[in-house]
Amino acid sequence: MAETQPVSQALLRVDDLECRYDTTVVIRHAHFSLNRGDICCLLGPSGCGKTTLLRAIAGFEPVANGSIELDGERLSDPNTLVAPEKRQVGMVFQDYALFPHLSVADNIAFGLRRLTAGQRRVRVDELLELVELAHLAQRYPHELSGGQQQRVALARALAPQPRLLLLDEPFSNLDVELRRQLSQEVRQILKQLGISAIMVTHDQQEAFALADQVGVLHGGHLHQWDSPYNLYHEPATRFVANFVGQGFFLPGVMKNRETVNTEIGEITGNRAYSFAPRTPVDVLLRPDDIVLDKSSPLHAVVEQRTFAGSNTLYRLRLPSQQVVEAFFNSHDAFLPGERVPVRIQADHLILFERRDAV
Ligand SMILES: Nc1ncnc2c1ncn2[C@@H]1O[C@H](COP(=O)(O)OP(=O)(O)OP(=O)(O)O)[C@@H](O)[C@H]1O
Repeated sequence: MAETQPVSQALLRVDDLECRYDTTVVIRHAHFSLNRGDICCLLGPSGCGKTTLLRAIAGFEPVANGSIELDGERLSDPNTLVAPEKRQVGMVFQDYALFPHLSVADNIAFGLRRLTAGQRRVRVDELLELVELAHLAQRYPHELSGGQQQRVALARALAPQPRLLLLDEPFSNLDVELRRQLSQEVRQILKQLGISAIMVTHDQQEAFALADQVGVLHGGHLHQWDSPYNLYHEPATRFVANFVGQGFFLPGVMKNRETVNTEIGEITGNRAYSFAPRTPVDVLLRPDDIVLDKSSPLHAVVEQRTFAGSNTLYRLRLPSQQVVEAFFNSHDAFLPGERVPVRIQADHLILFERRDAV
């Protein structure tokens, strides 16, 4: 995992963090920092430790090793556990966790008890406007849709002006379309306010759409902390390569530091690897690395096609029987069984030594 942010801009610093339940280690050696104003997603399969890491940052879980610092203040280490309510960290939960007996306005006002009644009213009105719920201020949670409830939960968490906002799978109870729309709205609101946030999700598209940085977790290890672009094009581990975006591995053998011999010829990328010549490797091929080229001697057979609007995703069988996937413009329509001329156009050549399969 590479640290990509300059020290001066970091708001949150998580250093060599370890979390356990009894003797079972569920987060190990987690290390990352979050810049002021950035939104990050913790992404990973079920049980990988996302919620545990989020709860440790919120102060609900003690840490066995390492430290968490916010704005230079030590919040957690094996001898320190600043209480959640003293961290100035807001939290939005999957099930919204609204108070059923309080109106929308009173839910939002809940964390503002230190303000005078007048100040509270002004702040609640600001937030109602921000999340576009002013017309529903006197309703109760059960009188709202799921999306509206989640907007109230967001407003309630933002009301006390937290230094950092944590969101635990906030859209998972919503249908796909609403999820997409609300995640964009939340991004806009957070960016407008300059709020730094960490969101847990297992949905890669959601992470890519929302986050400036994404941390990919697997089995308690933070495999990579990086921009969505780099996760897709420069995955640090085989797990990240598999988990983030579609892709296939094509077996090959190193020819020299930049070039691999494969069954479909030599592939040369724009970066050098230190593997010795003849080392067996797997080349990561994304669907956009395979292009149509009428002049190419390489032909693949169409196995399956999935129309996806402007693109069609093709599953192709290479002469060696290796299967890959490619996106072609949906105007180039091919039928299953048809032979198509293709060429590999992989500028970012991503290789993994074959023995290090996860
Ligand atoms: N209170 C607990 N006591 C013991 N083990 C726990 C506890 N909470 C979580 N775990 C275990 O810790 C590991 C990480 O759990 P965690 O909830 O952090 O994963 P997650 O990535 O958020 O999963 P999901 O996406 O399914 O919510 C899992 O193996 C889980 O079974």
